[in-house]
Amino acid sequence: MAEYTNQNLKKIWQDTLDLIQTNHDFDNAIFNTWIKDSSLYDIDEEFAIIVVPYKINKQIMLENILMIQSRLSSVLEKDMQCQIFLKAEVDNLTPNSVVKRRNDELFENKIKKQYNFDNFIIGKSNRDAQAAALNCCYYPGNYNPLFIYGNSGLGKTHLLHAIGNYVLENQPDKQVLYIYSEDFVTLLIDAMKNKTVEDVKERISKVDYLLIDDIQRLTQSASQEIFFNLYNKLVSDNKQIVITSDMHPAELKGIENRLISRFSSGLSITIGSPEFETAKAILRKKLEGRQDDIIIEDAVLDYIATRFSSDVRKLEGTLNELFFKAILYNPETINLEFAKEIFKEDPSFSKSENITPAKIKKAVCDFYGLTKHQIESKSRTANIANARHIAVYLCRKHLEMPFAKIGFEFGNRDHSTIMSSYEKMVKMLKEKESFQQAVIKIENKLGIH
Ligand SMILES: Nc1ncnc2c1ncn2[C@@H]1O[C@H](COP(=O)(O)OP(=O)(O)OP(=O)(O)O)[C@@H](O)[C@H]1O
Repeated sequence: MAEYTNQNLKKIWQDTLDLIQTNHDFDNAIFNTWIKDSSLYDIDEEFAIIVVPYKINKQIMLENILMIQSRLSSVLEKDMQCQIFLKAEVDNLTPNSVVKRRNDELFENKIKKQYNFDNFIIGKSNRDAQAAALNCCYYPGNYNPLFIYGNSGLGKTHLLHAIGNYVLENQPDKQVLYIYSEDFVTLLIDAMKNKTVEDVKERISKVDYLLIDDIQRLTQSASQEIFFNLYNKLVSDNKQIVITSDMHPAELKGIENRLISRFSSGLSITIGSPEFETAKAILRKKLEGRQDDIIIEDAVLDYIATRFSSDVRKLEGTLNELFFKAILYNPETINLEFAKEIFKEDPSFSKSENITPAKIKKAVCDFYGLTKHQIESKSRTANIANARHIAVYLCRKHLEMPFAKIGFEFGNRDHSTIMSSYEKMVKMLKEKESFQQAVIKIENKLGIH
């Protein structure tokens, strides 16, 4: 490695830091407190080792690693990958052992305890994926690979960790390797450089469960070649491979056909966006883990679940933001008024501001092929009555209208009739999937996620 002198390294890093500062990649306070004290320990053709004094520096730098890599790459005018180490970690190491240590780190247990089957909320959107994940804990190798795909933030990584935790808890003698595809590429590039590919292959071929996250990132061709061999070996030894991706195997770009055809030969299961009740249950679950004793009203959970059920990560982020603001502004409880005030600038929330009872009635009528007159009438024909229940439900859910006011919109019905109509729909939504689907579709039509 050491073809650069200390002087060179200092200059390169100073230029990189200057570039980061000129581009305002961090605000000044963060830069001065957490970034400035880093140094460049060593570099070679494609890897750079950056050293920082404390864990917090490391964490912040890791969160911004892509930007840091790109700044260093600009200074050196070639693509670089960075590794961040604590000063204490490198003090006793030679550069070669730093490389080895980096490899070792990839084999360390990366299963996150906080993601398990117990705290994975099951709903229609993810039931199959959860069942398949649990199944491979009991019957490894039955479906190989298990390929879980779906949009970002819907629980694929959560399920991988849940498999890892379940296996390690119930069969502690089993070896489980969770690996993020990009780290896998780094590991293999490194191994190729250090002529340790055979070692790495041997270590991986010993695992009982190989859990590969975000396979769409395995686009480096030499890595695919090695992975292909490893894959065949693990499958022939009846080891379980679980893969996640943001798309179906057949739609993967930049992955060789022979891999795609193997990925398709196991069990491919999609994971979808949680429906309203599941989204709300996830929010409740996330609340259980919180230490703060701030009370949040149920209506606020409805409010968040309605708007963000297409991405669980966003659901969580919204909840975190609310709690953070509650600590700042100290309201007695987090109620709808407080939440609305906090999110008034957020475009995802303001969408529902344009919704009116008339728009809801029109969307429901369009969906069921009814007229406005029919939905407002006293008719008890099932089709019309159900459509009316849904419209009432949506008025209450999205516009928080008092029952009496909704009654006015539906042929001057009284408060108690509307209340029972609303409750009927809440019950039917729990029991009947067809209604859940209808509500989702009508909400989509209204521009609500
Ligand atoms: N059904 C669920 N129950 C509880 N938490 C969930 C559920 N689905 C997702 N989450 C939570 O949502 C967050 C994002 O999930 P995760 O990281 O697993 O998404 P992902 O599908 O792997 O996304 P990406 O493709 O971006 O990596 C995590 O905190 C996870 O715990």
